[in-house]
Amino acid sequence: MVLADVLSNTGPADAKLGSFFRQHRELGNKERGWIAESVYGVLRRKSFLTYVAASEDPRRLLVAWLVRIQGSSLRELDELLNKQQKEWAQAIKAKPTEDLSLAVQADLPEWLWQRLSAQYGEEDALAIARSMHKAASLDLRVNLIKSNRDEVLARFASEKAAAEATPYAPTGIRLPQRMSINRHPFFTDGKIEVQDEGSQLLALLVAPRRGEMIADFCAGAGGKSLALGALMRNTGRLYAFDVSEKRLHNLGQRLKRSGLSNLHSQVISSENDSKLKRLNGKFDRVLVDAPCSGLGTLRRNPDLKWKQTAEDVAELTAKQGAILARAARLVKAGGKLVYATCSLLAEENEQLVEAFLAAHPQFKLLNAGEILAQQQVKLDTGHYLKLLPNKHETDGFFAAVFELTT
Ligand SMILES: C[S@@+](CC[C@H](N)C(=O)[O-])C[C@H]1O[C@@H](n2cnc3c(N)ncnc32)[C@H](O)[C@@H]1O
Repeated sequence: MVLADVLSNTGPADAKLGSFFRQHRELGNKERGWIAESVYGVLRRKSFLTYVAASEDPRRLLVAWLVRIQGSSLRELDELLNKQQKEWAQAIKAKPTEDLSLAVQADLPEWLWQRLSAQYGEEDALAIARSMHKAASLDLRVNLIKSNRDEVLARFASEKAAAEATPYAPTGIRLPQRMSINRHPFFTDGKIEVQDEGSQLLALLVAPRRGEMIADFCAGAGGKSLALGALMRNTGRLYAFDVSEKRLHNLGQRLKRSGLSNLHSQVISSENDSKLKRLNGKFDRVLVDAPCSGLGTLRRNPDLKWKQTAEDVAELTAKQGAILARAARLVKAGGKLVYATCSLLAEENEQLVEAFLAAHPQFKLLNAGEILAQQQVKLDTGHYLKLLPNKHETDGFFAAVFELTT
C-alpha cells in the first residue's frame, strides 16, 4: 500500500508516489488523482486522524480521512468498505474531539508546535498551521521574455480555466485548482513556468538590473534563477551555483524553454569550492536561497513536518550560516546580498540574520518593504520579507536584504 510506504518516513512522499505510479501504469488519471489526494490528505492531518482512529494503521487512517476530513457518510462508503472497515468507520465517526491538544489541532509534532507557538503565539501559530492543512493553489509565472500576463490570462479565459492575477507579484497567475500544466502549449513554449507567488516576490526583492552580474548561490532546479534572468531581460550575466548536479541538470531543461541566454550554471563541491575564488567581489547581487527545513511549504510537502527534527534544524542553521558567509564574499562594494528560506522558524531566519550582521559589520540591513515598493509591489512586511500562508496565500517565506557598505 503506497500510503503505508509514504507513512514509513523513509523518503520524500512525492518521489514515492511517482515511483508507485510508474509501477502501476494501468491506473488512469482519475485514480491517480484520488490516490495522491488521499495520501497527501492523510499526511496533512496525521495527528488528528491517529487520534480519531485510535491507531496508526494506514488503512484505519485512510478510513478516518474519508469519514472525518472528506465528510463521506457511512452510506456512501457502504460499497467501498468491508465489514471490519465499516466498524472502524462507525467508531471513528462517533469519536468525540473536544479535548484535542493544540499540537493535534495544529497537526504538528510536539517539538514543532512548541517552537511555533512560542514564536508566533498560540492563536497565530494555530492559524498558520491550519492554513497548511489545505493544498496549495497552482501559481504560474509569466515569462516576460516571451509573453505578458494579459495574453496568458486571456488564453486561460478562452479555455474556461478559473485563472486570476496574483495579488502581489506582477507576473503571477493563480489557478485555484491543481491542473496538469506540463503539456499546455504556453508551458512547452516557455511562456509560463510553475512558481509560487512567494518565490516570484523573492526574485523581485533581489531586484536585478539590466547588465548586472548576479549570482544565485543555491540555484537548485533554477526556479528563482529563471525569474531573475527574465527580470534582467536576458542581459548581463547570471551564475547559478549548486552542489547538486541533478538539480542543475533540471534547470538546463527549463532553461531551454525560457529563451534566456544570460544564465551560466556551475556545479560546486561545497560553498568552499576553490572555483569560487576568482569571483570574489565581482557580483552586483547575490541570492542565497538556503537549504532549509522547508516548514513553510507544508501545503505542498506535508511529509516534512513528520520528518524534520529539532536536531536537523540545528544542523541546517550551521550550514546556512556557512553558506551565507561564503556567498557574502562574492558581493562587490555597494552590492546587495539576499538571504532567503522557506522556513517559519526564527533560528533559520531572524536569528541567523542577526548572527550574520554581528559577524559582518560591513553589511547593513536594508528595508525589504521599501525595495518591493520600488519594484511596484504593494506589500510591506517591514525590514524582513515575511510571507505566511494564512495571510498571503503563498508558501511561508523569509528574506533579508543586506548591502555591502565598504
Ligand atoms: C531551497 S533549495 C533552492 C531552490 C531554488 N533556488 C529554486 O528556486 O528552485 C536549496 C538548494 O541549496 C543547495 N545547496 C545545499 N548545500 C549547498 C551549498 N553548500 N552550496 C550551494 N548550494 C547548496 C541544494 O542542493 C538545494 O538545491
